[in-house]
Amino acid sequence: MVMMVTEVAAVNKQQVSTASAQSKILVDDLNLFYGEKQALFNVSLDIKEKEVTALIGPSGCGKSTFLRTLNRMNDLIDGVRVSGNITIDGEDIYASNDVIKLRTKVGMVFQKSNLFPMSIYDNVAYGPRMQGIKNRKVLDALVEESLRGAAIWDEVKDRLKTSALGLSGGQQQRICIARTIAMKPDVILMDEPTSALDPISTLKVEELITQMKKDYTIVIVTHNMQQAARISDKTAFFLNGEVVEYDDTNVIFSTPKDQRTEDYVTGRFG
Ligand SMILES: Nc1ncnc2c1ncn2[C@@H]1O[C@H](COP(=O)(O)OP(=O)(O)OP(=O)(O)O)[C@@H](O)[C@H]1O
Repeated sequence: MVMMVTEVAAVNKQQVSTASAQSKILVDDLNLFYGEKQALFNVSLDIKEKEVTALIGPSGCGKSTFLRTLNRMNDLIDGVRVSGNITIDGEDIYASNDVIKLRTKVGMVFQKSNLFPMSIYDNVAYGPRMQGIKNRKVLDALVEESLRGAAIWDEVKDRLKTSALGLSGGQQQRICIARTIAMKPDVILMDEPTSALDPISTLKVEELITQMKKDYTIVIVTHNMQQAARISDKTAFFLNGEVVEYDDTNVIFSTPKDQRTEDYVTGRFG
């Protein structure tokens, strides 16, 4: 397994962007508390524009909690307190109360497809309609563009009016990605988007993520080490709510600086 991860990381080296990549999200000394319990400790990360950043680490180490701070999804949980600073494109995301605007700019794809029991078309058009877009031609074009962007147009173009829930799990997950794209975000957060998928669907979603980074900044939580090595440019290793190491993915998987990172990526714990 170690060999495989290292080999894939070596291939991925070609994809690693240069050091000149622009910062998109700057996280500075972030702490998060669920009531009395602290879940994130002094997290600082510089997430680059139009790269894929993977968050890895054992169960319960704070990956999803961290991901949710980036579009303030934790605000929905009672008793959550956050300190520190997160800026996206230089704007402090906790300074404004316009979370709708933030969540339009920072879309999210979840572990399990959460499509509505409505047609494929209506699922993708849902967000734009909520934003007031009513013109049929505009919506048609947006739905097609989003489905193409999620690499599923050819599979569904003849059944747009049928229920999205009739699709396979992998197709549903790509419709979820289309629905996110339809909101024209800059950043897409993905929380274990392939963990419920079979290997072929997983590969399709991975290929899609690799294509999508030319247009979007992507932050993905994954338990799948090969996946992180295959698709990400940067990897952050979380442990007990802290970032132990953050670097180019090939460094994390081939020459990590911290022993704990090495133990984790070589499967010695977690
Ligand atoms: N709503 C919540 N209320 C209280 N504690 C929570 C809540 N959500 C998460 N936690 C705690 O915060 C810590 C981090 O959890 P989180 O889900 O972020 O970890 P994770 O690394 O994403 O785990 P996994 O890989 O299993 O999804 C855990 O100790 C968890 O029990």
